[in-house]
Amino acid sequence: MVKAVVLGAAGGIGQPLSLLLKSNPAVTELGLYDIVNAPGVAVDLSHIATPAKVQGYLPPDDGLKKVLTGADVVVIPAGIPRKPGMTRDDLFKINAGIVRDLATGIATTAPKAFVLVISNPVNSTVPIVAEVFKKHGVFDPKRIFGVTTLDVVRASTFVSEVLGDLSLTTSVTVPVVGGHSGVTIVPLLSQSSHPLPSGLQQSTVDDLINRIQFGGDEVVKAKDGAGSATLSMAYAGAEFAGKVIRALKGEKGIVAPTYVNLAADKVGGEALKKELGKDLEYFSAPVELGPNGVEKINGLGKITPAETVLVKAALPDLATNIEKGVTFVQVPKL
Ligand SMILES: NC(=O)c1ccc[n+]([C@@H]2O[C@H](COP(=O)([O-])OP(=O)(O)OC[C@H]3O[C@@H](n4cnc5c(N)ncnc54)[C@H](O)[C@@H]3O)[C@@H](O)[C@H]2O)c1
Ligand SMILES: O=C(O)C[C@H](O)C(=O)O
Repeated sequence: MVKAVVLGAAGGIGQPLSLLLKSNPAVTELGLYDIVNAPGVAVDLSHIATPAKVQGYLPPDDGLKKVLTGADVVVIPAGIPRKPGMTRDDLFKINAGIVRDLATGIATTAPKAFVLVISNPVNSTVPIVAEVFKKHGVFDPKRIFGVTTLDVVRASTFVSEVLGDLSLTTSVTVPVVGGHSGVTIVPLLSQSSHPLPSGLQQSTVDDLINRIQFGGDEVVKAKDGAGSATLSMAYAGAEFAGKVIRALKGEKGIVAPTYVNLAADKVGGEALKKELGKDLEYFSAPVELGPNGVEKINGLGKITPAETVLVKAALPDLATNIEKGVTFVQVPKL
């Protein structure tokens, strides 16, 4: 039995993500919550002939508490998306408070649930969730995940395009490490399951890296004020949630890049910090998943000198983003 919950379920990501979770036969209960329209989305999805029992809630009458009761996996796509000209960090002002309040609900009602954070800026919202959990004495670094899967999905697609064969997209895997904004997104192309041809021009490789790092901007620009990636994000979110659920149910050997707290020495966080040469609290790296969440944080592996430069370039922004999230909860504004 697996209860999955979507907080922000009526939104651009929330609706298709809820549809994909309803389509996952491993989900037996699906709880939807939003400040608008969640009951409507739930009734609509409930007619689909898959096992999950769907129920939608709004804030009145303890809706948040009700939806979170018994949750195993909570996915958070609540919050505002970017418009052209905005950075993800510009979303902090509004989304930080939304994520803090939802995290408080999870910490008090479902402290053992796996929390999958989609709301931007992910580099800061994940630390916010962790700090809220610490405040409530329920923090477990193995159970809180920043969803960076869209960067991995984009890397598969864009590498396949460069290889000239889109049929490869489902089999191309490229680890993407660091964080989830601009230069903090670091694709490790040297570890691609399908290596790039050795004669490829350097400018093509540079363009490919840039496109993976700034793929989000491409969608924001194309939507022209109507938001950011929703459908590709729902696909990526369902993919990652599906892996977490499979691991929760005991399947072994599941690895996915995700943005996690590096506090847990036993699971490889300290080793990764040494590799990075910086005492960073959060980083996205390939993680082995298990029934208790993070089983092992894998290191960067063998990377090229050019990739080392990219990793180093990610660290200052990451440190600033992390600090901003931590401070938001630790030192609340008067
Ligand atoms: N991690 C990623 O890779 C990634 C990718 C795409 C988008 N995002 C982020 O996901 C977030 C959502 O994007 P979207 O396009 O779905 O936005 P959206 O505006 O379409 O949907 C957001 C939903 O959140 C709801 N909401 C707002 N406050 C809430 C609260 N307190 N409790 C519950 N629900 C609340 C809104 O009512 C709305 O339905 C944005 O912050 C966006 O930047 C992240
Ligand atoms: O770009 C955005 O703001 C949304 C998301 O983070 C993305 O990568 O598409």
